Amino acid sequence: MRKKIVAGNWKMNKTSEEAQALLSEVVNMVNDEITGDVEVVLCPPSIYLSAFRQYVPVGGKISIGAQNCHEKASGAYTGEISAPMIQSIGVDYVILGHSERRQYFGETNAQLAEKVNIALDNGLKPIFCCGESRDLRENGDYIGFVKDQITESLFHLSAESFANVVIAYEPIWAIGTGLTASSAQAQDMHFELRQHIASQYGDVVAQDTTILYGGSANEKNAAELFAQPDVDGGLIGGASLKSREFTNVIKARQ
Ligand SMILES: O=C(CO)COP(=O)(O)O
Repeated sequence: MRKKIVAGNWKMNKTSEEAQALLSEVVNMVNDEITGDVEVVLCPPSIYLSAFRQYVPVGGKISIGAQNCHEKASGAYTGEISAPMIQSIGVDYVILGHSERRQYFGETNAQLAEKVNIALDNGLKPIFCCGESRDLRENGDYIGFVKDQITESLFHLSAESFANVVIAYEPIWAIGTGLTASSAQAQDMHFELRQHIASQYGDVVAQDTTILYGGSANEKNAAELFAQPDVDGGLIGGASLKSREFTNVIKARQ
């Protein structure tokens, strides 16, 4: 059975005080209002991971995720954080290959394959992001492009390892733009990606893979997106920075 997940990617937002306030609001609302079997993953800036881990009980409805890790375990990489460090403070997930990291930090599919490996080797579950640009959506083989991202960064994994990966389809043209993919566009791509996973790992693994949608998802469009058979949840940016709205998105998934 695949998991339903709603993850909040806070990106580079919130001071310490603001982060603590938002965290406590989200924790209270989730505890009071969420009764279903949806897993909530909070991905704050890395500087707050340790405090979040201490505040959020292990094994509850809320898990903690990092937004990135380096592909090496340790060494002279000033400013970076490693998968063993993230694991050592009890974090559960790590977002890898977000389009902002691909765009601004030049991350490649091959490098992401290494990041996926070191995350899995250290017991972290990757939330692997993929998605096409607007230009590709309008003029190119955008489905092939997204399938290639998955092939090149994930298909070297054994089926056993792949089972720990969550996929997040985030069309770049929908991120932070207010332009959500329609529920039909999201479903079409998620269906294609599940077929692609089946071609490598078989139907059982493909059916068990959690595929999240991300890109201007909010309390207004979440229910329709999550009603699609291949959309298992969301990776939420802007709307995860407001406790009431984020909780409403989670409610739409439970
Ligand atoms: O990039 C995203 C989540 O990782 C989506 O961001 P928005 O929800 O702000 O469009």
